[in-house]
Amino acid sequence: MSWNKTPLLSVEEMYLADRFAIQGGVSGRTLMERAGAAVAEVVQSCRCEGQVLVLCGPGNNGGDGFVAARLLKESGREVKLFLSIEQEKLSGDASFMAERWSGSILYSLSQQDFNESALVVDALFGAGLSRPLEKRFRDFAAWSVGKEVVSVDMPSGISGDTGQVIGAGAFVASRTVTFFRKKTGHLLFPARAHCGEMILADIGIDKSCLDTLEPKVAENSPALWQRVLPDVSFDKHKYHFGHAVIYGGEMSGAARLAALAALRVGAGLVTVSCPLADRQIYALTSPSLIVEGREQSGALETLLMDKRKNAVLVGPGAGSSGEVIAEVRSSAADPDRAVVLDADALSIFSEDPDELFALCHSKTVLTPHDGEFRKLFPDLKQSRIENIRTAARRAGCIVVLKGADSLIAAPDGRLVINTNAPFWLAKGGTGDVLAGMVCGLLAQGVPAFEAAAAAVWFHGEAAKFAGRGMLAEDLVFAIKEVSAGFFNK
Ligand SMILES: NC(=O)C1=CN([C@@H]2O[C@H](COP(=O)(O)OP(=O)(O)OC[C@H]3O[C@@H](n4cnc5c(N)ncnc54)[C@H](OP(=O)(O)O)[C@@H]3O)[C@@H](O)[C@H]2O)[C@@H](O)CC1
Ligand SMILES: Nc1ncnc2c1ncn2[C@@H]1O[C@H](COP(=O)(O)OP(=O)(O)O)[C@@H](O)[C@H]1O
Ligand SMILES: [K+]
Repeated sequence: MSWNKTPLLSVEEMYLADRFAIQGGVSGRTLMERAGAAVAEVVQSCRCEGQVLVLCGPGNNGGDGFVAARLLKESGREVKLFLSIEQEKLSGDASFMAERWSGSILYSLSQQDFNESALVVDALFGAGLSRPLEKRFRDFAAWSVGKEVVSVDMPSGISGDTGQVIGAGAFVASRTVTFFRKKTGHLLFPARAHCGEMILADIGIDKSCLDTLEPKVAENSPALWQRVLPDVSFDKHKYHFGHAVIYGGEMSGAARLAALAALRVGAGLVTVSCPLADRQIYALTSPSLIVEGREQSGALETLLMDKRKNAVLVGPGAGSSGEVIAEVRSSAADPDRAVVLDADALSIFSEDPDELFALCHSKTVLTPHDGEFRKLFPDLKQSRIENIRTAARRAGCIVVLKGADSLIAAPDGRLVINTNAPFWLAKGGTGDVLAGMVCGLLAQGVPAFEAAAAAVWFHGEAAKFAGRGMLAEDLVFAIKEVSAGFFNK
């Protein structure tokens, strides 16, 4: 059984799915007819009256546009159609669909044409676009701003694999209709902001092709990891839920948030190691925390001699003293113990990232934001999704690249895109909470990839529950509400 319950397709996988369907007896024309019909249906549901301007490109995306135009015209809509190349140059199914269009074809447009239309159908290029949009298409995109725009497959100008705008401009859709399964780019920013409402249309491609394709990228969802989350029961005591250790350093707030988050997400016990002088502030944070004051470095090594302490977090508020490197080494020494490295515990290796990677193992999770990521992987200059794939392979462990579309990658190529994080998570301390949550799930024995994906998902849900204006500590409390709802279902 595949791990991937919520697959997202690469552009290449989409073409292969298309081919499987055709080999299975559904013709390309039938697929195109259904795709265009789905687009026409979405246009009709827009409840905006007036002329529809359909922009058709040179490939199959344009073919879908011709189908939609025909069906809209047949149902009584006024339709104006633009084609980007001469009709004789069209080929395959797109050429066939163009033949069936009975209206006239325009080969150039002015801003006036856009002003006169109530709705624009963007069928210029699909997810497989590989070159920047030409100037005339960028003008079309600019003239469509503020209008109802229905994009076919992907707003033209955007890569379906990376979600990036290729070149200097792209359409901004109010709705995007895609077929069979979403492509990875649909869920990545900035594409996600260009897509508007996403509509997934069934065009008759059998899902059995996914067994052959085995897509490596998934949308984050409980379906990916809920079966490995432990639940409470009569025969489990606190040690069954693990003992997390949080390293507290120069800034106590970060480690305190992380420690509370580890407890809230279900760790049986949480111990904080902190400078002796800070003992009281940790102890007063919560009577549930076990606080161990330390007088000198090397304290983690002693603390971790207890094998039951099975997960450790170093980084939030750790500071940049040499002591932190030593504590990371102690934390990573036993490959049976899970380790989360965040913030300072990552930055401190920026001079020699290979030293860090040599310490990483299958139970290690690194949680950088973009800035920390750049320090560890300065040579990776592609899109975030391409970069994190390489990063996880190089580090040999799970990497979480945080952001509005956080990515979770494993060295074997599995990759999860998170989609539930509200923008108000952009606030100091929320990353510390996340690191604590990952550590708390690891303490409960959840495998590293699933622990990272589940933590990121609960983090997003908690932020939605806490609402705009929340502080990082509100996020910690919201974990309780979200867990209660999740496990009571
Ligand atoms: N199951 C499915 O997947 C189904 C998919 N369907 C539809 O098919 C669409 C994918 O079709 P597609 O491969 O033909 O891609 P599309 O983007 O239409 O055209 C690319 C062509 O444009 C040309 N070209 C010119 N300028 C370019 C530029 N700047 N950047 C890139 N290319 C440029 C380029 O030719 P080149 O000059 O490179 O030789 C190339 O020939 C998909 O989005 C969906 O709408 C449905 O019909 C039903 C089933
Ligand atoms: N615009 C955004 N939309 C949604 N989530 C965001 C956004 N910006 C940041 N986040 C999330 O907020 C958290 C910030 O973490 P981080 O940068 O480490 O902050 P800190 O170190 O202050 O805790 C991460 O989980 C990240 O995914
Ligand atoms: K398009």
